[in-house]
Amino acid sequence: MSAKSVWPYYRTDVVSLSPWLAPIIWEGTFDPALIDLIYKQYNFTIATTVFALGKYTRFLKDLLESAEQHYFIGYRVHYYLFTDKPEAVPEVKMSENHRLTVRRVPSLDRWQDISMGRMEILEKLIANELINESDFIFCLDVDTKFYGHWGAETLGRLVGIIHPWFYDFPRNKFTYERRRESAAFIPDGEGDYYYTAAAFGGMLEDVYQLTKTCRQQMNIDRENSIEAIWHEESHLNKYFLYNKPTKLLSPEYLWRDINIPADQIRVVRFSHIAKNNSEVRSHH
Ligand SMILES: CC(=O)N[C@H]1[C@@H](OP(=O)(O)OP(=O)(O)OC[C@H]2O[C@@H](n3ccc(=O)[nH]c3=O)[C@H](O)[C@@H]2O)O[C@H](CO)[C@H](O)[C@@H]1O
Ligand SMILES: [Mn+2]
Repeated sequence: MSAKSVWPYYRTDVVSLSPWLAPIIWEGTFDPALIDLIYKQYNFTIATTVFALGKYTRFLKDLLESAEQHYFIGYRVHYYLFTDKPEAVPEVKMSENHRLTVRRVPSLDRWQDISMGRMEILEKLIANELINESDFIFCLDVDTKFYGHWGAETLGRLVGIIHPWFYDFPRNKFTYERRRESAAFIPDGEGDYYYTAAAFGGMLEDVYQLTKTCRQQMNIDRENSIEAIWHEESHLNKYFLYNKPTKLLSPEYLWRDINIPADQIRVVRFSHIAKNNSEVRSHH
């Protein structure tokens, strides 16, 4: 390891440490070659889940093809793809050590139920299958695409991504659930960051607890006939408030749209794609 590895990997225009000393990963704060040197030897497997139901199968080709250019290249990756239309899953050539498993899941009428229902499916997947085969897991929205490197610098026990709309907003602007009646309620004056639910991850045990808790809290809400303002994202934010992520990823790891620039974003690694919600979602 050369001195080059140590210097000058820091930035003064962004905060790269949370108040509880979890690193916040920004381009220019780490050396990817050094990270590979450290992590490659462990031969970790990274399970990666994607849901594509209804019209959302149209996003799969771009997401998977771009992932095969940028996502954990040279590491073991096992994609789990959940869909109600297995026949609509495109053929995408996997790089070495990457493989894909397709699972059929029932269709659901409301897009909110599809989005929230992911937590329970992930909880079961981790408990029943992944415990003996993977080390880490990332759970990704499908209306997304990779544009840059996403590698082992993202690995940690519990990994949250700062939401691309709120990273430079004060806490009182965060769209936490503010109704006491919901299990996702966060009082004014509390909260650290606003995290996206479109991507999160970590070690299996930790993500298992997260998915289980969010599923339980959403069940409590359902019994009380209330649905949190941003669905599972509200519950995820509540979870991360009381179970702090050990690593945070900057919005480079989930940007809002590749065509929107921002001073602090030197690299867009992964981004939501522009979509017409009313056209692509079912109407219920
Ligand atoms: C950037 C961000 O904060 N994104 C959040 C926002 O997402 P979005 O507005 O991006 O929600 P979305 O439409 O992408 O739905 C979330 C995910 O559910 C799946 N899906 C949804 C509908 C459908 O018909 N078929 C299907 O497969 C698919 O994997 C999709 O990526 O709000 C959602 C629910 O409030 C989630 O919290 C998302 O993480
Ligand atoms: Mn999305």
